[in-house]
Amino acid sequence: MWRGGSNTRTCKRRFFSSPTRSRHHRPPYMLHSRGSQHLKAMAEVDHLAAERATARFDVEEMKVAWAGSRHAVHVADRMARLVASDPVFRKDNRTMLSRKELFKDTLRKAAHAWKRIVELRLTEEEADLLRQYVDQPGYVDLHWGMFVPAIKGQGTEEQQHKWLPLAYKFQIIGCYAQTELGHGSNVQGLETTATFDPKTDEFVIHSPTLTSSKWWPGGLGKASTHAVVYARLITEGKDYGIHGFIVQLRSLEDHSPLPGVTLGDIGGKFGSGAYNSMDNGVLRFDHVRIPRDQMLMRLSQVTREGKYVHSNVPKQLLYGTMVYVRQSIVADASKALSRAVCIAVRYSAVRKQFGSQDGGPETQVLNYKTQQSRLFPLLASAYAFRFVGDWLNWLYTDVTQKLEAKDFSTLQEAHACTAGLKAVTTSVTADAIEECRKLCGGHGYLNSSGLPELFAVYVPACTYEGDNVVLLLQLASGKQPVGTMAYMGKVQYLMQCKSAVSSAEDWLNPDAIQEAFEARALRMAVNCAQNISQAASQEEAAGFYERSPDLLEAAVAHIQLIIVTKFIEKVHQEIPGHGVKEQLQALCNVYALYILHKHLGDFLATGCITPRQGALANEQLGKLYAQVRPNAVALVDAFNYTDHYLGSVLGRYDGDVYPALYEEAWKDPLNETVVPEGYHEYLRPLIKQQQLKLSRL
Ligand SMILES: CCCCCCCCCCCCCCCCCCCCCCC/C=C/C(=O)SCCNC(=O)CCNC(=O)[C@H](O)C(C)(C)COP(=O)(O)OP(=O)(O)OC[C@H]1O[C@@H](n2cnc3c(N)ncnc32)[C@H](O)[C@@H]1OP(=O)(O)O
Ligand SMILES: Cc1cc2nc3c(=O)[nH]c(=O)nc-3n(C[C@H](O)[C@H](O)[C@H](O)COP(=O)(O)OP(=O)(O)OC[C@H]3O[C@@H](n4cnc5c(N)ncnc54)[C@H](O)[C@@H]3O)c2cc1C
Repeated sequence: MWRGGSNTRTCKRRFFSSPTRSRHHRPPYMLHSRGSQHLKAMAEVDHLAAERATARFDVEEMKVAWAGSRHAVHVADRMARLVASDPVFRKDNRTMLSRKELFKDTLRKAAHAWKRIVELRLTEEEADLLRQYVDQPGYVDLHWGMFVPAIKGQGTEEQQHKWLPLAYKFQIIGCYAQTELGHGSNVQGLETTATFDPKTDEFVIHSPTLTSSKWWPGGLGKASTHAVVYARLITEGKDYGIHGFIVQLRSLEDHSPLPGVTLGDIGGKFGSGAYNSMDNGVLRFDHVRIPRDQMLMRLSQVTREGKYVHSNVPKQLLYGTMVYVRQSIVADASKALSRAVCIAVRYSAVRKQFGSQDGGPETQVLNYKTQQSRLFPLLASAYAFRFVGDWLNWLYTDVTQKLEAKDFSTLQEAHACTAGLKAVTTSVTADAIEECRKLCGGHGYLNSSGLPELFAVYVPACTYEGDNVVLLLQLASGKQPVGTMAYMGKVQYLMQCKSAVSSAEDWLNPDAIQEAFEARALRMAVNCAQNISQAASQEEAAGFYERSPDLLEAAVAHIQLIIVTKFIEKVHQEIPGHGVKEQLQALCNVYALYILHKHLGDFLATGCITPRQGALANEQLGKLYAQVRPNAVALVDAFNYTDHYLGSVLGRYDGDVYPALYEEAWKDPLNETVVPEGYHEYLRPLIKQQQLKLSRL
């Protein structure tokens, strides 16, 4: 019932039918969209071969651990190759396109992708992977990611029967129109109204103020024909709060806005290329009428007479689509982070600076301990987010099944985990992409490094689907010691326990890590609770407000505990492949001890560990970095990304960075002419004027 969308990892539904399937068996380095001569040259060199030779584990098996199964590796491989080998999906020129060109390019790619999906009879799992590898935000994401799930989760069976087949075949295109100019985070504060008119059996959708204009919905600006619109339901003179309605916006004949509908794009966004491929839109309604049965009526209904009837379910199920997308955003965080880390690791292995005063070889920057201490925690975080994402997907599927059976007991836990993990993983990933850019020095600032666009396209994830601060504050409510909160049941022990760590190696014991993280999270939560009750002499809300910065930190500590716990659990499982488990163990320790080192203040202030134990953790971290170093390139190879998907001259599989950087520069439109446009208007007159002045002296 709450479910927004299906679990795409297991779904085998096919889109239409077709006779053929494509087969590609080329290795990743053959997948550049360049001429065959270049491909030949590239196949002959592998500047990272020495790095790959030092790996102490089976990379192919690590690919399986990363992807989740052998099947997942094969499907991902096939879809990545399909996209990389198709010229329509070219993206190396994206940052040079104007907004209009970029938008048209997005429409073209989406239409072509759909054509291929139908021709090749791709399953939903394959289609979603294809969408990811096309790697260009567009209306399709909101259509499949929010419009369809909203109807599935909030529509009655009858409504699903009517609308989903149209949406599945793209006979209509939908978006998710919730946020308004004046309100985004505060959903209950939305102003758009849906007033029931019993005379005509219709709802009248209206935007009463400027601030009630829908603002931001992706796909709304130019592409969508329909929207799920969230509006205040008013019937029999009473306001029943926010509900969802399916509203047609544009003609299915000529795409013109329907009467009473004003809509357009909200304008250019941060960065070149990036999220500018998306038509985030503005929408106003002037008393637009829709039939009563276009209210999504699974959770509550309005009868023909105008009576409001609420089913006996929690009203928060209205937010189910957001929960669905939040959990998919957690899975995406590991993808974005691993892309950035892959680029930075490979380039750091290629790039050399200093180290030789006599003309001998310089030092690979990856060998600098500072580079390692900045980069390896990010590598470990990519793996950590991947595994916690898998767990969250399981939790989401589980709660969805329970909801179908009218068991709402895990709803709050699922909301808290998705909200918290979405907030922490996206914040860390956005910062990490920027850190990877710096780790690549000056070349990281070039668009051809792929990092500026990756950052620009990723950073709104900290805001959309719930501002990260607002979401973290959601964790402060509902502290029953169940599920991931179960450790709170050990309050007496965790409030007074002392870490037994007495050597750096002791920090390799997962129990020592687990206990320190549990004690820190619990003590921070208890401190907050005490401070709130002290601050709130009159009412709890005042104390909550007063101590909200501390609550935020306590929420982060709780989420970091979940991530560490899920990583430890993963490593405890049977993991096949030579050396794979050992590498994951090392990365798990890197992740945990890095967090401990970074938040040492929390651990010390709450008395969970002593300053000496903190120093030992840092000592162990240094040893772990040395252990990761020879495996670093192979650990990013295990992400199995094609050069097309990475979109970075610095992150190339073959490490042949310099010719590619050089070649790329010449493609810039500024280099189309030797003498730039504007020379005769501005430069020449200026130079001549100065020359004249000088000659007069
Ligand atoms: C290219 C070719 C392609 C071809 C075709 C391919 C075919 C593909 C096929 C595959 C398909 C798969 C596709 C998947 C794609 C996915 C892609 C996604 C892309 C993502 C793009 C993102 C776009 C962005 C969208 C948006 O941003 S939408 C708007 C989001 N808005 C928000 O998030 C608003 C945030 N605010 C809130 O959520 C709420 O207001 C609030 C939670 C902050 C507060 O709510 P409220 O005021 O109502 O409540 P309280 O704080 O008082 O809480 C009351 C109690 O309710 C609990 N609560 C709150 N929320 C929830 C919840 N969600 N669930 C359960 N419980 C909840 C609180 O905890 C309180 O509980 P208590 O009373 O016990 O304390
Ligand atoms: C790229 C992009 C795509 C989007 N796509 C869609 C879409 O498809 N459909 C849709 O409906 N919406 C969409 N949105 C809107 C998005 O969901 C909202 O922007 C988001 O929920 C944040 O809300 P806001 O803009 O109102 O921020 P605000 O709430 O105004 O945030 C401003 C600041 O106030 C702080 N703040 C707010 N409330 C509190 C509080 N209670 N306590 C402490 N601090 C607080 C925030 O932390 C932030 O620092 C999109 C947004 C972006 C950027």
